[in-house]
Amino acid sequence: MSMLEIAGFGKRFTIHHLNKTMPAIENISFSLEASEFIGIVGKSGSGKSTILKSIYRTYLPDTGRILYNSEEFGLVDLSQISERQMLYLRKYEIGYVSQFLNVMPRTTCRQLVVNALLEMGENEELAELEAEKALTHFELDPKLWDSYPNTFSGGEKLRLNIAMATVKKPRLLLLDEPTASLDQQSKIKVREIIEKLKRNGTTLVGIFHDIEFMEGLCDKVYDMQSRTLTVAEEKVGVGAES
Ligand SMILES: Nc1ncnc2c1ncn2[C@@H]1O[C@H](COP(=O)(O)OP(=O)(O)OP(=O)(O)O)[C@@H](O)[C@H]1O
Repeated sequence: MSMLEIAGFGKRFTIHHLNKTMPAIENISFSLEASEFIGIVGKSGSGKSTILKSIYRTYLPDTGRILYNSEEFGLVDLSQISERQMLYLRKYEIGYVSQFLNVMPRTTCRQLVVNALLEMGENEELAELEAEKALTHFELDPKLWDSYPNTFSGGEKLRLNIAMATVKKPRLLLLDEPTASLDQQSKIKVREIIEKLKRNGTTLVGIFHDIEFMEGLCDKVYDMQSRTLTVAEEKVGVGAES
């Protein structure tokens, strides 16, 4: 059974002030197995983030299914499950990293990572230890650990965002351009963590502008333009009638 299967996915948006409904994407189908990494590529506005946000249920699809093989609930359609179930999955199974940091105000960088672990039932002592390990790995200066991240640079916010999501070792991790404002050294750190998560069984869906970054990391690449899925070097047609 696949870990994630998207079948006939489509999403429309209503622009209220124009009184218009416009299709953003249609007919997206792909699937991935446990511990696989799929990269989604396509031009700006082709709907890559919309797919990720719909898997995380920030958006609800208008057509199609988003089947996820949950540890807790078995096979579920993420667009159909209850809000309570979705909250559970976000807490324990599905992580989301974007270029933007959206966190509790007046909470220090260290506490945010600790909280992510406490939320999962980790004990305080271990959570502190793991948080420091993660902040060190992503080279966040210890001087920043007890500061509020609202004054952090773009790259620092991003590294904190990645630390908060990856420290939970989610079963499914959604990465929406998480390396966008990072320097080469920090990108290598992200790559290392992705490789480690993959080895430990995490399934990943990622969007990266930097195609080089994805090389050798992705097991599959889904191309929004051609609606094709590339597996290693071999192309297989999936939902090709776009
Ligand atoms: N909340 C929204 N309301 C209205 N339109 C939206 C909304 N979210 C996305 N769209 C539209 O849907 C289309 C796909 O957007 P999306 O952000 O998924 O593209 P993308 O491929 O991730 O782009 P980029 O590479 O520039 O980030 C765009 O035309 C966008 O304007």
